[in-house]
Amino acid sequence: MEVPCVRVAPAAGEATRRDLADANLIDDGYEIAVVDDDLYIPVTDPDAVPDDLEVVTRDATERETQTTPADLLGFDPSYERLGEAALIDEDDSDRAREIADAIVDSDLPLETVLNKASKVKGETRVRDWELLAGESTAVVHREYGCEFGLDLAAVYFSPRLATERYRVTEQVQEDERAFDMFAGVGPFVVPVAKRGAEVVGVDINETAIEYLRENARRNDVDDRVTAICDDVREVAPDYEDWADRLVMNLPHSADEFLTAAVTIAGDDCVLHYYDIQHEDDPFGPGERAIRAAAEPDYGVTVETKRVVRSYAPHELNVCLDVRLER
Ligand SMILES: C[S@@+](CC[C@H](N)C(=O)[O-])C[C@H]1O[C@@H](n2cnc3c(N)ncnc32)[C@H](O)[C@@H]1O
Repeated sequence: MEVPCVRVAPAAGEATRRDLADANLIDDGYEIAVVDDDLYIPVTDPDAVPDDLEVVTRDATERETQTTPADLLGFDPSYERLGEAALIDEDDSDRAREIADAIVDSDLPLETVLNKASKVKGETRVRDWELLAGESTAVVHREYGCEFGLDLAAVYFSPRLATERYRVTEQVQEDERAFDMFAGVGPFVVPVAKRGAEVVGVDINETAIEYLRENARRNDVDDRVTAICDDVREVAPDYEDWADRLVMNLPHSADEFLTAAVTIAGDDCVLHYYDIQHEDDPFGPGERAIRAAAEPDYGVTVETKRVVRSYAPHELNVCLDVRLER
């Protein structure tokens, strides 16, 4: 049967599938297929597919009926997939238990169900999780052709930023020097190193840095990655004038680290600055803070202002791509 499908490279498949699933656009009646190095994801409404994705029509195979959590529950539960785990966010413990049982009893390849038990908190931005099914909070997650081991109980990680990380990674040139000031388990560091860059990743969380080292080895880029466990403000003087690219993904308090960022920036450096601000002026506070820290030593050009996702009612998670030149 001829159906509309999004065509993507397999490396971008999982993140694209997740974005389409979030937008409720995947046509579950048909199989996702790989043909001649392209991945085809059947979609319900081609007009609603974002413009940067290609839609083609192809003969797709009807899917054998699988039992989904919705079939078992009678309603469609909301969950995110991270490796072999389903992440849910339910306050009502009976409902959480019911959803966890349905996920495990369905035909989905998900053995672990974790319920969010707190907000992200403290310096390391780790949240508490309630283990409702499975043995462990440790998972292996695949994203745009990279593989990441991580333990959600010990490190920060969000699969929702996959598309954003891909956008940044795509800008990286071979032989660049990139510095991730808040590296976590390496979801920026590893793909950036895969592009041929030399990368330094710093994090104050020792477990995150252990995973970052493991993930660099797992993806065969450990020869281009230096992982440092410390407060990045202590590390900055050792990398004075070093970076062609800086990643600052510590929304809420990145402004406190701009002096360190300016120390690390080379003569021509692109800064990816993540922020969470009110929707009335989502980019202004970040731009003003960057100018205050960098000018007049550096010329400051804001090259891109991008809304990454909505974070809370009236609050946006945004990114400013800023060129610092002197
Ligand atoms: C929002 S997470 C981002 C992690 C990673 N970049 C990602 O996208 O998954 C912020 C990270 O910054 C680290 N961090 C917080 N304060 C820090 C500091 N002063 N120096 C270095 N890392 C810090 C935390 O431990 C956490 O892993």
